Amino acid sequence: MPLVSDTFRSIAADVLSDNWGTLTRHRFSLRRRDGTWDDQTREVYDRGHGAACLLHDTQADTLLLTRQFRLPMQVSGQDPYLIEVPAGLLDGAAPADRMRAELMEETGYTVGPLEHVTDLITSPGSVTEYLACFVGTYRRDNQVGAGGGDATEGEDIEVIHMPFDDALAQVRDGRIRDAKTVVLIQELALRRLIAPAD
Ligand SMILES: Nc1nc2c(ncn2[C@@H]2O[C@H](COP(=O)(O)OP(=O)(O)O[C@H]3O[C@H](CO)[C@@H](O)[C@H](O)[C@@H]3O)[C@@H](O)[C@H]2O)c(=O)[nH]1
Ligand SMILES: [Mg+2]
Repeated sequence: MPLVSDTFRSIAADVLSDNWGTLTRHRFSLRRRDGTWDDQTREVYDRGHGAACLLHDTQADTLLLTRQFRLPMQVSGQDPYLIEVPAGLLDGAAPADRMRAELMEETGYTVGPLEHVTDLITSPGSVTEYLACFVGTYRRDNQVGAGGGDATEGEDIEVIHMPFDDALAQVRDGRIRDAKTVVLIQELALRRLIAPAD
């Protein structure tokens, strides 16, 4: 997007940290709906975009999920072991290609066609990221790799085959609350409402 528009004028952009991602403090002027201009300061974190995918074993009616440690949860006093759909950073790759590689790395499963659901904006108040979200199917006995993530990068990812009904119950009672995971499980539930399973 341009740094100048009818409603936005950039004044300054100061990089506060440029290590893994880039944290920048922006000063800018924003035109309010009443036509007046308002100077503001906001910090923006850019670590690129990502892809996430919910795989469903339609025979066993299970979902392929992961559980892993998330530091931001730990340091903010929340349960750090999150149940999530497999997901990864794009690192400039095409989302579907990156998703296939990430599935193999994190779960050891290959996947057929992936259906794109949405590009989910995860935290627009401070983070630039969008997540390309997909759904697809898998068969539990089709695991071809070990999964578990990249141990050299510190990953230690548990693979879970969770019955669909359990997953939906865990979304409802808050045991599953990772945003991309909630959205994709609810997407599957909505599809069942529209076209109930046999
Ligand atoms: N050295 C270093 N490594 C990091 C840092 N932050 C993350 N990493 C490493 O970078 C890798 C990221 O793993 P991915 O599987 O590619 O990404 P992800 O963390 O699972 O992120 C996915 O889920 C996020 C949470 O919903 C999404 O935000 C993201 O877009 C993506 O879909 C991991 O090995 C992690 O340890 C850091 O600050 N420093
Ligand atoms: Mg990941």
